[in-house]
Amino acid sequence: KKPRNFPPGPDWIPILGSALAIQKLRNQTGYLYQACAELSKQYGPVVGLRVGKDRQVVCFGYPAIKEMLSKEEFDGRPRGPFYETRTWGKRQGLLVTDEQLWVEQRRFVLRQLREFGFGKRTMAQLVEEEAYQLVQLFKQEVQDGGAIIPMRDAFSVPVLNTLWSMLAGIRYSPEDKELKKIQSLLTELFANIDMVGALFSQFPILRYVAPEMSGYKSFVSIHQKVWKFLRNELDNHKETFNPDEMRDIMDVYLKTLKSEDKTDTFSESQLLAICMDMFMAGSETTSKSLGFGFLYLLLHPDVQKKAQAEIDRVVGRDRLPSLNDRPHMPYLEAITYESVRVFMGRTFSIPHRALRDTTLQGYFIPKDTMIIANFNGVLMDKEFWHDPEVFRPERFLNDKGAIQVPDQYLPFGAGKHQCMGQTLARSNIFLLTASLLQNFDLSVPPGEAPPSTLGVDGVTPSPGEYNAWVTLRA
Ligand code: HEM
Repeated sequence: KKPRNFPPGPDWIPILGSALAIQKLRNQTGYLYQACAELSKQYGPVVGLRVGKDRQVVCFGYPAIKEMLSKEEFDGRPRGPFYETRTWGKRQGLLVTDEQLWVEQRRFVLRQLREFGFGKRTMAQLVEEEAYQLVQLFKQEVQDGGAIIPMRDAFSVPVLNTLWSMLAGIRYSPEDKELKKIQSLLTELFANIDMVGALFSQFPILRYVAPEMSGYKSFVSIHQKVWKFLRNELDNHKETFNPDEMRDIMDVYLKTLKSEDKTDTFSESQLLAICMDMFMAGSETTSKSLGFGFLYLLLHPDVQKKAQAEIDRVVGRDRLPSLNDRPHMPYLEAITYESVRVFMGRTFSIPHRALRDTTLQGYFIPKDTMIIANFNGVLMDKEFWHDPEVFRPERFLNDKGAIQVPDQYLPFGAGKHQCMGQTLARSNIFLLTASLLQNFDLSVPPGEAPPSTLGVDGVTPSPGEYNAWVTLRA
């Protein structure tokens, strides 16, 4: 039964709750985020749903999303078989944990990310190295005057490399066998996972009566493979560990594990869960922002031209752009913001959970309700952005041409669960975009239709596959 004063929404039918109503809208609109946007048009900025055992509230629009992200009562993360099976029956990692374990582990990892630097490698140098390698790769392709390059997945290797370098000191060349292995594992993982849950989490009995149909079997098997991959690297690190020479975050964590004053939340399995969560949170979000960003750049040669003029003015052509150039390159910075906006404007947040009975926008939210932000409601809001479907970096520049980011720009969340990888993500997007545009012109390949901006449905939709005709800049 719906609790009194619970946010309005479609009827809850026995067992299924509102699942059929959502599915119907998803089929009609083609996208889950649009199905939920439709519900918000009908019922208002907070919509109350039930999907199997889960009571869910979806927020739409700035006031509701801001309240959800900033109110401490909503700092929980969902519980249930889905969130535990991924880390062997215990809630571990960073993405879907809360309370003591999350506070301590988040603090540890944030400090490592902030102070990152092992040997001579700082985070900026890692990203700059990846940008250099990507430019070299493109140069090889276009050496005969130009080449058609598939763009959607062009960024996954450099992005993965920055993450894995920081965590475990490993970077791959694009042909590497290990890289192919981890890439296919991650693709499988993303295809199978949807942080809002899965059929078997909303209807737990399906784990036993329909393990294949409910996705449970493949969920377990893919996690076993990811776990094995990470465990191998952990074993390598343990064998070659030297307490006087920290190589990466894994080493620092191992050192902490050996120290007397560590707390109970530190463990080897927690370290593996952190690695898995960083991959999950960091790789597809960054690559898809770049994928959407370049798709729009193909469609907007004028934006490319303006960016290239800024690069020529600030950096010239004799060296690659670096992160030190960023303060002098507001237009490129604005492209970075816009790329993340057009991607995240099609997605949901990682779900939160009400830690106790509370209210949201005046409605009653019982303890343990799952709360989800539909970022479409803030990042694609017509009233606020006026032309949200248009790729227009100028919206992040004031009349003096300096960066100005409005409060409604919330693609990294806000509050205590705010994204931990924002700096890395923005550095990657900025530098990979600037380095490619410095060296190449990209356009829709002759004879091909312009790529669609609609994207492929999913909890984090991706652009469809598309090609660019890439030539060296004159
Ligand atoms: C364009 C790229 C990215 C976007 C748009 C993005 C967005 C987000 C959002 C919306 C959240 C959820 C906030 C909430 O639940 O309230 C989040 C959390 C998180 N992100 Fe990112 N992210 C990106 C890249 C990264 C990268 C590169 C990393 C890793 C280095 C990362 C690590 C995390 C982690 C660990 C969390 C969980 C934080 C917590 O619950 O305390 N993200 N991110």
